Amino acid sequence: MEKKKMGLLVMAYGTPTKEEEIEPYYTHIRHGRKPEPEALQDLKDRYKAIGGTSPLAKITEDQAQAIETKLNESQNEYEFKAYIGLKHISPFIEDAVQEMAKDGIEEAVSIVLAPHYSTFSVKSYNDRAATEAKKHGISIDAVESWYKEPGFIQFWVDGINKVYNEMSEEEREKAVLIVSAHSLPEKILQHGDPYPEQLQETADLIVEAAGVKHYALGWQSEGNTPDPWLGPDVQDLTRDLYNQEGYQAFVYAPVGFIADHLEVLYDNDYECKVVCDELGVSYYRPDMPNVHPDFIASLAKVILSKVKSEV
Ligand SMILES: CC1=C(CCC(=O)O)c2cc3nc(cc4[nH]c(cc5[nH]c(cc1n2)c(C)c5CCC(=O)O)c(CCC(=O)O)c4C)C(CCC(=O)O)=C3C
Ligand SMILES: [Fe+2]
Repeated sequence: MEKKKMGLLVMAYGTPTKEEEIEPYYTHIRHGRKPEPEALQDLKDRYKAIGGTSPLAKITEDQAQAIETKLNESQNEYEFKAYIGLKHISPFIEDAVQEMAKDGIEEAVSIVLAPHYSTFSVKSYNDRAATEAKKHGISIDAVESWYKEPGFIQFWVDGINKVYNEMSEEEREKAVLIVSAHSLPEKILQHGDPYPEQLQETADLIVEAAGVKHYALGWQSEGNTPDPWLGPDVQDLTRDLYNQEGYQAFVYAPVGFIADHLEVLYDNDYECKVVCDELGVSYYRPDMPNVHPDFIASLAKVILSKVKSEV
């Protein structure tokens, strides 16, 4: 029997692949307004600090490829073909949908490479995909969130257990886990955005399964705008927890992200570590999901159940 062709739209934030792309990328993030020279320089310096550019571009490609392969290995009904569509740099979400149309794809499933739903993030990806798909008569079924997928939770549980197992008994007693996601402007709360509750749920599931004694929820990487952002920020939280509880080891789990990129390699591994060094406490950060087979399998599972639920 011939397999049914199924588009797999994999959407992600996107990252500049060379220095010249940083300005247009930042301008796109700022809805077409060029950044001030200082802000641009600051971003360039942060990319420089993590090696010039982010490893994210390659990781996103590898993730899309790995999900496609896993899906095609796990069943015989559909032939999935992955298309990468990025939010802030080429290939944009619209480019990916156009590619699908060129390839004669009529039906597709989409996933955003971010676990938690927010009107600010996932909704805007999905709306852009839907608008373009309509023009080409493609129907796209969107996975909206996958923040409590057992395989995703287990990935973090394993990573956290590994870190705690490396500690001495004494250090373990005085360790705290900080579970975090990208901060968003507080105004999302006025419209009942599920983002904070979804992060809380992810954290509760991880903490319970890992048997972690002390933990706190934090927000990170907030933008440089005058309006208030969701807090507490992970760096302030680190100081407060140290002052109030005297923890000696801080374990950071940035579960709102799924790859090694700027927010993790700089905001956690540099900025949070600076605070830890200052306080004289230890810094730990379990590995990010990247292309770990258990993680990829969990995404493939969510996608497949989305496709099957339509038949
Ligand atoms: C919710 C969310 C996610 C997670 C969900 C998802 O993945 O969608 C995410 C991921 C990412 N954000 C990224 C990069 C950036 N985000 C920025 C700025 C902003 N992000 C925001 C939100 C999010 N961002 C917001 C509300 C702004 C302020 C915009 C404004 O002020 O109008 C800026 C501008 C400078 C700065 O603020 O640092 C940069 C460079 C990278 C790529 C890293 C790399 O290249 O390795 C990734 C994966
Ligand atoms: Fe961002």
